Amino acid sequence: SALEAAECIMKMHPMWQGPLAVPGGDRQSPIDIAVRKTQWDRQLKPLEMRYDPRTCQQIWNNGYSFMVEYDDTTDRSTVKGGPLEDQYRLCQFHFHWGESNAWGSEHSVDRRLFPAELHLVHWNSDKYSLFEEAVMEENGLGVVGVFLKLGKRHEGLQKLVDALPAVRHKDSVVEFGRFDPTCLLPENTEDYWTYYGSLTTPPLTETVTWMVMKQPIEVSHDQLAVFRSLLFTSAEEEVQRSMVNNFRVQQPVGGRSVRSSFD
Ligand SMILES: O=C1NC(=O)[C@@H](c2ccccc2)S1
Ligand SMILES: [Zn+2]
Repeated sequence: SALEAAECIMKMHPMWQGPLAVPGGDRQSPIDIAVRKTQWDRQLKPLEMRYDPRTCQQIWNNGYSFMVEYDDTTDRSTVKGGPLEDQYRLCQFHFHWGESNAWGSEHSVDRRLFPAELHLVHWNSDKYSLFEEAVMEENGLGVVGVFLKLGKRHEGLQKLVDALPAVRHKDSVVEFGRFDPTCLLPENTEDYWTYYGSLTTPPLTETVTWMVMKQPIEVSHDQLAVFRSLLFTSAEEEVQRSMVNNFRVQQPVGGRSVRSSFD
């Protein structure tokens, strides 16, 4: 299946030669969301995402994905509500994608993989004073996940796609002004799944409240192709490697419950 192929290819990547699961970790991410096992929680409030486009700063190729980084020194771009007890500040968003349209997302829904997945990473600014601190602490992070599916061209994403050639190589950075990530959210943000999990890259800390949107956004084949034109490698390396399949293999759900905000 596509899932087996994806897992096989992903496990060959140097990034993942290390410990795949945190020793003793019982709430790792990503996972498969088995819809019939999710539980509707009527107490879940609507998610409130408020982003100020002026807090956008730069795009950075960190050798694993490309990240759009935000000024998180004030509470101008935040998420709260939903399963969250506190207010969380946006620090960056990034994507995971495959070499083919058959896979690329980190989460799956009833084993269905999507060609890519967006992660909006927020940290708990009511309890902690820095992202680096919150990463290590209970209820430190809130990540909103959005699936990308093949379809019509996404006009809001195109501004980001046009800037990618400037960050083709690892460690390259480019100024990026005024970008409101609200345009990357699906029309329906009321329907989502939520569960307690972890970062999907080292340090894999189990400090993340996940909120995965049910409705995917549509992007075009050409837009995804530009994601795949990025490189894992820096300009001076002899052998260049395409930045594709930068997702983690799915982890056991164990005894965790995945709640839905909808019936
Ligand atoms: O949602 C996630 N995606 C990733 O690449 C992980 C990560 C790790 C460190 C910082 C931000 C995000 S956690
Ligand atoms: Zn991610």
